Amino acid sequence: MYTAFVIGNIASGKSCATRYLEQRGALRIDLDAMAKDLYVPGSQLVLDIAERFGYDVLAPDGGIDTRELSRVAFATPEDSADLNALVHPVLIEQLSLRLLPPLCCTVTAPDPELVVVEVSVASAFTDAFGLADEIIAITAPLDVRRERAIERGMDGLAFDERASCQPSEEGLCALAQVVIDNTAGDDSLFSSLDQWLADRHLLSAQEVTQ
Ligand SMILES: CC(C)(COP(=O)(O)OP(=O)(O)OC[C@H]1O[C@@H](n2cnc3c(N)ncnc32)[C@H](O)[C@@H]1O)[C@@H](O)C(=O)NCCC(=O)NCCS
Ligand SMILES: Nc1ncnc2c1ncn2[C@@H]1O[C@H](COP(=O)(O)OP(=O)(O)OP(=O)(O)O)[C@@H](O)[C@H]1O
Repeated sequence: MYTAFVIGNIASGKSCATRYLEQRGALRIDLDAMAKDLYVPGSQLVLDIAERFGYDVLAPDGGIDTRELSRVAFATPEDSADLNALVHPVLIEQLSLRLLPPLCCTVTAPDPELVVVEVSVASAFTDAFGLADEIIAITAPLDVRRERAIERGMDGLAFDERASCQPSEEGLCALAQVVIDNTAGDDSLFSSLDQWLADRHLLSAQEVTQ
């Protein structure tokens, strides 16, 4: 099993990239989705988040109101760092359970050939990088990403808040072994990913036209 972390700042095209690899046969894990699955009513994590960010972040069912949490958690980089410090240790534990072989088990499901993990807060998630065989960064300039986010319905100020809690594109790319430029936002992203698969002989890459 080969594990690739796909990192990228907001609206860089990470989901497009990992969905494409999923179509090609990879197992895809989205950490944004996995984090939300951790917000179980009554859990210690939910209580800790409510204590730090105020009880208004609680949803009527006792889980997390993600809209309210995003309003307070991206107000400053310090706030988002506090959220990361609460969520990421639990998230890394869950991700490890998915990626590492069980210590003791008589029956195991066959491993997928390729697992791609979509990591949206890469600079605060480096503690987990040991779980990856390779880190791929998807990059695009801030103004291009801002336009994309607004086009898909995000408020410009909400984008600015989240972007200010994330690293520069240079800082992000420095965390990766492979950088794919997705400024164009077109099929060149998928050709680059096909080339990446072919170079590593993954997912029947011999069928890829080069
Ligand atoms: C605050 C929450 C509830 C907002 O939910 P919402 O549905 O509005 O956003 P979603 O989770 O889909 O994320 C969308 C994008 O926001 C940005 N973002 C999310 N979390 C963070 C963060 N902690 N710091 C900076 N940017 C972030 C990313 O670019 C992400 O792709 C949610 O993002 C959250 O729980 N974040 C903390 C968990 C986390 O760190 N996830 C990423 C793991 S690598
Ligand atoms: N190569 C591409 N071809 C077509 N559309 C693209 C491409 N790259 C990005 N986009 C579009 O740009 C937007 C942002 O892309 P995407 O959702 O993949 O980014 P993301 O990095 O996963 O964002 P987020 O950080 O919010 O999770 C989407 O509307 C997507 O369809």
